[in-house]
Amino acid sequence: MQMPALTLQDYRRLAQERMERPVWDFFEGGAGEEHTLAANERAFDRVRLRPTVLRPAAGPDTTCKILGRTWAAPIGVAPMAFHTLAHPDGELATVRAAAARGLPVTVSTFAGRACEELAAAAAGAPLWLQLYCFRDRSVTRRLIERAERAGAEALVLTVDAPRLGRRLRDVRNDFRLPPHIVPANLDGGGFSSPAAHARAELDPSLDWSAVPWLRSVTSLPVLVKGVLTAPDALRAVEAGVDGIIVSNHGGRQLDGVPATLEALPEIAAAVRGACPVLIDGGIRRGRDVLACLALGADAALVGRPVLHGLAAGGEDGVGGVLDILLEELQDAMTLTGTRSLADILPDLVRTGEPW
Ligand SMILES: Cc1cc2nc3c(=O)[nH]c(=O)nc-3n(C[C@H](O)[C@H](O)[C@H](O)COP(=O)(O)O)c2cc1C
Ligand SMILES: CCCCC(=O)C(=O)O
Repeated sequence: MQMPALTLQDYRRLAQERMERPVWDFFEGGAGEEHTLAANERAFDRVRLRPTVLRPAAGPDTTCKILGRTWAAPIGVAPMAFHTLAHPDGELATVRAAAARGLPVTVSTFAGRACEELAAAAAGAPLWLQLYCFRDRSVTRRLIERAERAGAEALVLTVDAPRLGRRLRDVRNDFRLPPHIVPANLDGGGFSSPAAHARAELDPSLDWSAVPWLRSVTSLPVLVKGVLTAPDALRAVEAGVDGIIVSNHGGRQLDGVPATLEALPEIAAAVRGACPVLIDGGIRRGRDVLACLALGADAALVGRPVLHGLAAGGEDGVGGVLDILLEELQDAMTLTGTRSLADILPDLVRTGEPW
């Protein structure tokens, strides 16, 4: 009998056994030498939690409020292209699993399932749409209109991708999508090489005027994803964004940028509560979420582990991954004497040598 998966690392192994090498490399890989990719996870190995004892916190309250909506925990699913590569149900399974747990999903511009069916599956849980801006803005505008009509609640503009990073695994594998894997919410073709498609179609001249442009075409809240410094966070606040996602795209864009957990404190200090600050990159345990919140984030998004769950077992696999994170978060809160997220203060964390 196979042992049950108890950690996200267990799900990672299960997924790797099931996936073909080029697809695995597309999911797992990063840019360049993958230093930033590795640093994202390693940053959490430097975290030392400082418990407060004899402050009973059993059954801690993990709920949080983001953009006026209550999440069951400060955990969401980061936008990732083509969940259908991991499992035929694709984003439908992901959204069902997350929504059943009261957690939000940000759907990628390159989602493999239609946003209408995803919104129906979300059944009231928050669903956000991630945006790439195309050279042809009417493509982006049509996508926004479609998602807005379907019930998307916020737009996440990815700002770290004027071009796609140099992902050497994909170059070596000459990675192509199988013909049946296509973005369900975009028209046209030419999608088989994500790198070539991005180079041809995404707008490399995107600048801060994108935010007022988005405001002119939608009334949805706008977040920017991919901010790594305090000055850019301040520019984002000045541009009037509704939220900032501290992200290095899971180490897939520029190798050599810092781990997101390292970038977080300066950004949180600069933003000073002007808008929600979210983070993604390397979150693999419930206690990692606690560390993000202690260092100034309002919530944390999880990327690759969700694809691992999906590959390992569809909706049940994603549910398994999210349940582990939720249980580990509750465990860490109880054992640090953290009754609710309001108890999570910077003093909860010190930095030490990597384990
Ligand atoms: C396979 C894959 C596809 C991704 N696709 C997108 C995307 O379409 N849009 C986007 O903004 N970010 C995309 N990302 C980046 C994630 O949103 C997120 O920043 C990153 O994966 C978080 O790090 P983690 O995987 O270490 O949790 C993708 C990441 C992966 C692994
Ligand atoms: C054109 C697909 C881009 C997806 C993406 O953002 C990623 O793979 O990181």
